[in-house]
Amino acid sequence: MNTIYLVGFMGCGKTSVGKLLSKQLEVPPYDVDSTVEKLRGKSIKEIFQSEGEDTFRNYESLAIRQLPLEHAVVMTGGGAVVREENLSYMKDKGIVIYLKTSFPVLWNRLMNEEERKKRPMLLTRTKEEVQALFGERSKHYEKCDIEIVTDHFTTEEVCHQILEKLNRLNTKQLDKTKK
Ligand SMILES: Nc1ncnc2c1ncn2[C@@H]1O[C@H](COP(=O)(O)OP(=O)(O)O)[C@@H](O)[C@H]1O
Ligand SMILES: O=C(O)C1=C[C@@H](OP(=O)(O)O)[C@@H](O)[C@H](O)C1
Ligand SMILES: [Mg+2]
Repeated sequence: MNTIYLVGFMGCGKTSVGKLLSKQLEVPPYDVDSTVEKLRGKSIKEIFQSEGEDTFRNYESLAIRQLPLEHAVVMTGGGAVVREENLSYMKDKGIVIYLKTSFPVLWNRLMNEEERKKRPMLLTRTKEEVQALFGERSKHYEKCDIEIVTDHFTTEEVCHQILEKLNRLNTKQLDKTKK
Protein backbone atom coordinates (compact mmCIF):
# COMPACT_ATOMS: atom_id res chain seq x y z
CA MET A 1 0.00 0.00 0.00
CA ASN A 2 1.27 3.46 -0.93
CA THR A 3 1.27 6.17 1.71
CA ILE A 4 -2.03 7.81 2.57
CA TYR A 5 -1.81 11.60 2.81
CA LEU A 6 -4.48 13.50 4.74
CA VAL A 7 -5.10 17.08 3.60
CA GLY A 8 -7.56 19.83 4.48
CA PHE A 9 -7.91 23.09 6.35
CA MET A 10 -6.77 23.56 9.97
CA GLY A 11 -9.19 21.80 12.32
CA CYS A 12 -10.57 19.30 9.79
CA GLY A 13 -9.04 16.48 11.88
CA LYS A 14 -5.95 15.41 9.92
CA THR A 15 -3.85 14.85 13.05
CA SER A 16 -6.59 13.16 15.12
CA VAL A 17 -8.06 11.01 12.33
CA GLY A 18 -4.58 10.12 11.04
CA LYS A 19 -3.67 8.58 14.40
CA LEU A 20 -6.83 6.44 14.40
CA LEU A 21 -6.40 5.46 10.76
CA SER A 22 -2.80 4.41 11.23
CA LYS A 23 -3.84 2.12 14.10
CA GLN A 24 -6.58 0.53 12.00
CA LEU A 25 -4.24 0.03 9.04
CA GLU A 26 -1.40 -1.09 11.33
CA VAL A 27 1.08 1.34 9.76
CA PRO A 28 2.98 4.19 11.45
CA PRO A 29 1.55 7.75 11.52
CA TYR A 30 3.73 10.70 10.52
CA ASP A 31 2.55 14.22 11.26
CA VAL A 32 4.38 16.67 8.99
CA ASP A 33 4.23 19.41 11.66
CA SER A 34 5.84 17.11 14.24
CA THR A 35 8.47 16.09 11.67
CA VAL A 36 9.32 19.77 11.10
CA GLU A 37 9.43 20.41 14.85
CA LYS A 38 11.88 17.51 15.32
CA LEU A 39 13.96 18.65 12.35
CA ARG A 40 14.30 22.19 13.74
CA GLY A 41 14.14 21.45 17.47
CA LYS A 42 11.42 24.07 18.02
CA SER A 43 7.66 24.43 17.86
CA ILE A 44 5.77 25.49 14.72
CA LYS A 45 4.85 28.69 16.52
CA GLU A 46 8.51 29.45 17.28
CA ILE A 47 9.53 28.69 13.68
CA PHE A 48 6.91 31.14 12.37
CA GLN A 49 8.08 33.78 14.87
CA SER A 50 11.81 33.47 14.34
CA GLU A 51 12.09 32.34 10.71
CA GLY A 52 8.80 33.36 9.08
CA GLU A 53 6.15 31.53 7.07
CA ASP A 54 8.18 31.13 3.86
CA THR A 55 10.99 29.31 5.67
CA PHE A 56 8.41 27.15 7.46
CA ARG A 57 6.98 26.23 4.02
CA ASN A 58 10.47 25.16 2.90
CA TYR A 59 10.83 22.86 5.92
CA GLU A 60 7.32 21.53 5.36
CA SER A 61 8.06 20.69 1.71
CA LEU A 62 11.32 19.02 2.73
CA ALA A 63 9.60 16.99 5.50
CA ILE A 64 6.91 15.70 3.11
CA ARG A 65 9.68 14.36 0.86
CA GLN A 66 11.55 12.71 3.76
CA LEU A 67 8.61 10.58 4.87
CA PRO A 68 8.04 6.99 3.70
CA LEU A 69 6.22 6.38 0.41
CA GLU A 70 4.76 3.07 1.51
CA HIS A 71 2.89 1.63 4.49
CA ALA A 72 2.35 4.96 6.24
CA VAL A 73 -0.29 7.55 7.06
CA VAL A 74 0.98 11.12 6.65
CA MET A 75 -0.95 13.98 8.23
CA THR A 76 -0.04 17.22 6.47
CA GLY A 77 -0.51 20.77 7.75
CA GLY A 78 -3.39 22.80 6.32
CA GLY A 79 -1.10 24.92 4.15
CA ALA A 80 0.96 22.11 2.62
CA VAL A 81 -1.08 22.20 -0.61
CA VAL A 82 -0.39 25.92 -1.16
CA ARG A 83 2.71 24.85 -3.05
CA GLU A 84 1.22 22.97 -5.96
CA GLU A 85 4.32 20.81 -6.31
CA ASN A 86 3.57 19.32 -2.88
CA LEU A 87 0.08 18.25 -3.91
CA SER A 88 1.31 16.81 -7.20
CA TYR A 89 4.11 14.96 -5.34
CA MET A 90 1.62 13.41 -2.90
CA LYS A 91 -0.84 12.49 -5.67
CA ASP A 92 1.93 10.97 -7.69
CA LYS A 93 3.35 8.91 -4.81
CA GLY A 94 0.27 7.97 -2.82
CA ILE A 95 -3.42 8.44 -2.07
CA VAL A 96 -4.53 11.94 -1.09
CA ILE A 97 -7.59 12.17 1.14
CA TYR A 98 -9.32 15.51 1.80
CA LEU A 99 -11.20 15.83 5.08
CA LYS A 100 -13.80 18.27 3.82
CA THR A 101 -15.32 20.42 6.56
CA SER A 102 -17.52 23.50 6.33
CA PHE A 103 -16.11 26.77 7.63
CA PRO A 104 -18.53 27.22 10.60
CA VAL A 105 -17.64 23.74 11.90
CA LEU A 106 -13.90 24.39 11.50
CA TRP A 107 -14.19 27.74 13.24
CA ASN A 108 -16.06 26.15 16.10
CA ARG A 109 -13.35 23.49 16.57
CA LEU A 110 -10.55 26.04 16.34
CA MET A 111 -12.01 28.54 18.79
CA ASN A 112 -10.87 26.34 21.64
CA GLU A 113 -7.96 28.34 23.16
CA GLU A 114 -5.64 25.31 23.22
CA GLU A 115 -6.13 24.77 19.48
CA ARG A 116 -5.94 28.45 18.57
CA LYS A 117 -2.68 29.20 20.31
CA LYS A 118 -0.88 26.31 18.53
CA ARG A 119 -1.66 27.79 15.12
CA PRO A 120 0.21 30.96 14.07
CA MET A 121 -2.00 31.36 10.98
CA LEU A 122 -4.93 32.05 13.31
CA LEU A 123 -3.28 34.41 15.76
CA THR A 124 -2.93 37.44 13.49
CA ARG A 125 -6.13 37.00 11.45
CA THR A 126 -9.77 37.97 11.93
CA LYS A 127 -12.54 35.41 11.34
CA GLU A 128 -13.19 36.99 7.90
CA GLU A 129 -9.52 36.67 6.97
CA VAL A 130 -9.41 33.01 8.04
CA GLN A 131 -12.55 32.38 6.01
CA ALA A 132 -10.93 34.03 2.97
CA LEU A 133 -7.87 31.76 3.41
CA PHE A 134 -10.21 28.76 3.57
CA GLY A 135 -11.85 29.93 0.32
CA GLU A 136 -8.51 30.31 -1.47
CA ARG A 137 -7.25 26.91 -0.35
CA SER A 138 -10.40 24.92 -1.06
CA LYS A 139 -9.69 24.68 -4.78
CA HIS A 140 -6.38 22.97 -3.99
CA TYR A 141 -7.89 20.50 -1.53
CA GLU A 142 -10.54 19.57 -4.08
CA LYS A 143 -7.86 18.17 -6.40
CA CYS A 144 -7.45 15.23 -3.99
CA ASP A 145 -8.16 11.57 -4.82
CA ILE A 146 -10.82 10.95 -2.16
CA GLU A 147 -13.11 13.41 -0.33
CA ILE A 148 -14.65 12.67 3.07
CA VAL A 149 -17.09 15.09 4.71
CA THR A 150 -16.40 15.45 8.45
CA ASP A 151 -19.21 17.82 9.58
CA HIS A 152 -21.40 16.03 12.14
CA PHE A 153 -19.14 12.95 12.29
CA THR A 154 -16.85 11.91 15.10
CA THR A 155 -13.18 11.22 14.36
CA GLU A 156 -13.95 7.47 14.68
CA GLU A 157 -16.74 7.77 12.12
CA VAL A 158 -14.52 9.73 9.74
CA CYS A 159 -11.85 7.04 10.09
CA HIS A 160 -14.45 4.34 9.38
CA GLN A 161 -15.60 6.16 6.23
CA ILE A 162 -12.01 6.38 4.98
CA LEU A 163 -11.53 2.64 5.52
CA GLU A 164 -14.74 1.93 3.61
CA LYS A 165 -13.60 4.05 0.66
CA LEU A 166 -10.15 2.45 0.68
CA ASN A 167 -11.73 -1.00 0.69
CA ARG A 168 -13.51 -0.11 -2.53
CA LEU A 169 -10.23 0.68 -4.29
CA ASN A 170 -8.48 -2.06 -6.22
CA THR A 171 -4.88 -3.22 -5.72
CA LYS A 172 -3.63 -1.05 -8.57
CA GLN A 173 -5.22 2.08 -7.10
CA LEU A 174 -3.79 1.27 -3.65
CA ASP A 175 -0.32 0.51 -4.94
CA LYS A 176 0.73 2.82 -7.72
CA THR A 177 3.99 0.97 -8.26
CA LYS A 178 2.03 -2.07 -9.53
CA LYS A 179 1.27 -1.71 -13.25
N1 LIG B 1 -14.66 14.97 13.41
C1 LIG B 1 -14.42 15.75 14.47
N2 LIG B 1 -15.43 16.02 15.33
C2 LIG B 1 -15.20 16.82 16.41
N3 LIG B 1 -14.03 17.39 16.71
C3 LIG B 1 -13.00 17.16 15.88
C4 LIG B 1 -13.14 16.33 14.72
N4 LIG B 1 -11.94 16.29 14.09
C5 LIG B 1 -11.10 17.04 14.82
N5 LIG B 1 -11.72 17.57 15.89
C6 LIG B 1 -11.13 18.45 16.92
O1 LIG B 1 -10.66 19.62 16.24
C7 LIG B 1 -9.41 20.02 16.78
C8 LIG B 1 -8.35 20.02 15.68
O2 LIG B 1 -8.11 18.67 15.27
P1 LIG B 1 -6.76 18.23 14.56
O3 LIG B 1 -6.80 16.76 14.42
O4 LIG B 1 -5.60 18.83 15.24
O5 LIG B 1 -6.95 18.93 13.12
P2 LIG B 1 -5.89 19.30 12.00
O6 LIG B 1 -4.69 18.46 12.21
O7 LIG B 1 -6.59 19.00 10.70
O8 LIG B 1 -5.66 20.76 12.16
C9 LIG B 1 -9.11 19.06 17.93
O9 LIG B 1 -9.55 19.62 19.12
C10 LIG B 1 -9.91 17.83 17.58
O10 LIG B 1 -10.27 17.08 18.72
O1 LIG C 1 -2.86 26.03 7.57
C1 LIG C 1 -1.66 26.33 7.80
O2 LIG C 1 -1.03 27.13 7.10
C2 LIG C 1 -0.98 25.65 8.93
C3 LIG C 1 -1.57 24.55 9.51
C4 LIG C 1 -1.00 23.85 10.67
O3 LIG C 1 -1.35 22.45 10.66
P1 LIG C 1 -2.84 21.91 10.94
O4 LIG C 1 -3.61 22.02 9.66
O5 LIG C 1 -2.63 20.50 11.36
O6 LIG C 1 -3.40 22.77 12.01
C5 LIG C 1 0.52 24.02 10.69
O7 LIG C 1 1.10 23.34 9.61
C6 LIG C 1 0.89 25.47 10.63
O8 LIG C 1 0.40 26.09 11.79
C7 LIG C 1 0.34 26.17 9.38
MG1 LIG D 1 -2.58 18.77 12.39
